[in-house]
Parts: sequence; structure tokens; C-alpha cells
Amino acid sequence: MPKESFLVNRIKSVGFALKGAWLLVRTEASIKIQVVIAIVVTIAGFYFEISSTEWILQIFAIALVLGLEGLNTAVEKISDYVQPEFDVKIGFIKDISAGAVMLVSIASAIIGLIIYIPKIFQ
Ligand SMILES: Nc1ncnc2c1ncn2[C@@H]1O[C@H](COP(=O)(O)OP(=O)(O)OP(=O)(O)O)[C@@H](O)[C@H]1O
Repeated sequence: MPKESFLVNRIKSVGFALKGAWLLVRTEASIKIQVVIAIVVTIAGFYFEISSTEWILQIFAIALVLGLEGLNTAVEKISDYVQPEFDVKIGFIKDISAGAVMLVSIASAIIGLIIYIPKIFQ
């Protein structure tokens, strides 16, 4: 395959991914809340002048929650597509997927508390 065609395909893939990210933010309520939290903690990061290490941890936590929430949404959509009716197995799959988001969200909240509690109550 010629190099240009490979490049064009990569650029198109980035376009599809950006469209997916926009669709996610526009249509999913849980992602909207998480984006608002991400914006608030980013502002807090500048306000409290957190360290480079704290920025790395914060960015990593935000990316992990948003990324996993996106995958969880994809699992929900696929589940509803393959089985629109009530199905115990689908319920199990959706619960596990939601559980994965919850684990990462709890860890991220703890990271946020470790970073900001000493700065707020110093
Ligand atoms: N087809 C189904 N069969 C069995 N249980 C289901 C089914 N659809 C949903 N559930 C149960 O309801 C829960 C919520 O599912 P749903 O797809 O509404 O996700 P949600 O968390 O409300 O997502 P969102 O608010 O992002 O749409 C699932 O975790 C599962 O326990």
C-alpha cells in the first residue's frame, strides 16, 4: 500500500476517534459529569500550583476515568444492540463494565483527596 494512502487512513482514523469522543461528551450524561469534574480539578491544579508529579497523577486519573467510561458506554451500546430484551447475562456484562469504571473512579477520587486535602486544610 502506498505511503500516502497509509497516512490518509491514519488521519481518517483520528477523525473518527475525535468524532467518537465528541459524540460521547454530547450524548452521555455520566461523561458530561466527569468532564465537568476534570475541568474543576484542572482549574484547582492551577490555583493550588500542584507539582509536576501531582499533574501527572491527576492527568492520568482523568484520562483513565474518561477512557474507561467511554469503553463502558461502548459495552452498553453493544449489549443493547445484540440483546435489546432483558437478559441476565447482559445484566452481568453491564454490571462488570460499570464496576470497572467505579474502581477507577474511587482510586481517582482518593488521588484527588491526597493531592488537595493538605493544600485546602494547611
Ligand atoms: N438488557 C438488560 N438485561 C438485564 N439487565 C440489564 C439490561 N440492561 C440493563 N440492565 C441492568 O441495568 C443496569 C444499568 O444499565 P444501563 O444500560 O441503563 O446503564 P446505565 O448505567 O444506566 O448507563 P447510562 O446511564 O450511561 O445509560 C445494568 O448494569 C444492568 O444491571
